[in-house]
Amino acid sequence: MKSALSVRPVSMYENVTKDSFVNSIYPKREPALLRGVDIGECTSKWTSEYICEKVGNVDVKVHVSSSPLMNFASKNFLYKTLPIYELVKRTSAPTCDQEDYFLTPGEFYYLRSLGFDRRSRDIADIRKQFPHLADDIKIPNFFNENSFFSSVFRIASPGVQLWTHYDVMDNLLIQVKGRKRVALFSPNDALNMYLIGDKSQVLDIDNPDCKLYPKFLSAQRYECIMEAGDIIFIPALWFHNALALDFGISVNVFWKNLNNELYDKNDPYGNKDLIPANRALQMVENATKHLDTLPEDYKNFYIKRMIAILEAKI
Ligand SMILES: O=C(O)CCC(=O)C(=O)O
Ligand SMILES: [Fe+2]
Repeated sequence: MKSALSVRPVSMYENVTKDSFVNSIYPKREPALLRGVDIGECTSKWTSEYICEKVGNVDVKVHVSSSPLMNFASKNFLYKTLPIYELVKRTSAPTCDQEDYFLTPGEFYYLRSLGFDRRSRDIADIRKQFPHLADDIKIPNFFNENSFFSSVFRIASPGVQLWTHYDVMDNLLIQVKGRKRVALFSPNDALNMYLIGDKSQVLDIDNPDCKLYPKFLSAQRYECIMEAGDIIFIPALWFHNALALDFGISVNVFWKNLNNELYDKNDPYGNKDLIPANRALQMVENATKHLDTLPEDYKNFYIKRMIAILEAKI
């Protein structure tokens, strides 16, 4: 029986070449753990000291929270700016007697790099924002260069868990330092995820509130532990939840796997729904607004009729 208790391992592949990725792995449109791909010298070079020497003075905006389980709904985190040397110091050797902190000693940090200029919708690209590190990492040439969208530098305190969400582009997440547990759910389980936009309200996926989120228990969970040097392929729309088991450094690369015109031009993160999908979702929102003018029982009846129309389409 399908239940949250049965966890399926993410398929693991070794000796992956461009050819085997493109022809055998990619067409399945399932997550895949790729072990042993040459990602360059970063796995040995990127020590805390080296990172600080190369980019230590670069200021970055980070999530800071007193809880490792960051909560997008209650916003139990702040955005703070730190130079990378300070972030690396606080994340690589966290202590409870930490002297400098924003919220509490032992607080948790998460960096998801951005482009430098937010106003011009500058997109994260490690070659631009971290040129002194970019040469150390080889992004596998598993996709067409022209479809490249962004490359994102990520640093996490041990224990930090990023909420379950989907992105709209295909993704190779490269774990350079530290281990990470990645849990995933198929887009087919979208009705079991209790979504608000692109994020699942089920924050604690290991101890979900079964009263609030009963259907989450029927979602099929996939999982793998990424070791340093591993890559996971996360197809667009697959839900993912990342738990840093150690101080972690990763880089992920998003690319547009569909026609360029379908993507929202104002999307620096790669998580805005495709233009036709966004239109359709907005129409549903508007449709329910029309029903607000009717008595509750009529409204419920017509929502059910709308569900029936939609259900007949899948
Ligand atoms: O590794 C993480 O912390 C999250 C990664 C992620 O969400 C992504 O690569 O899209
Ligand atoms: Fe993501």
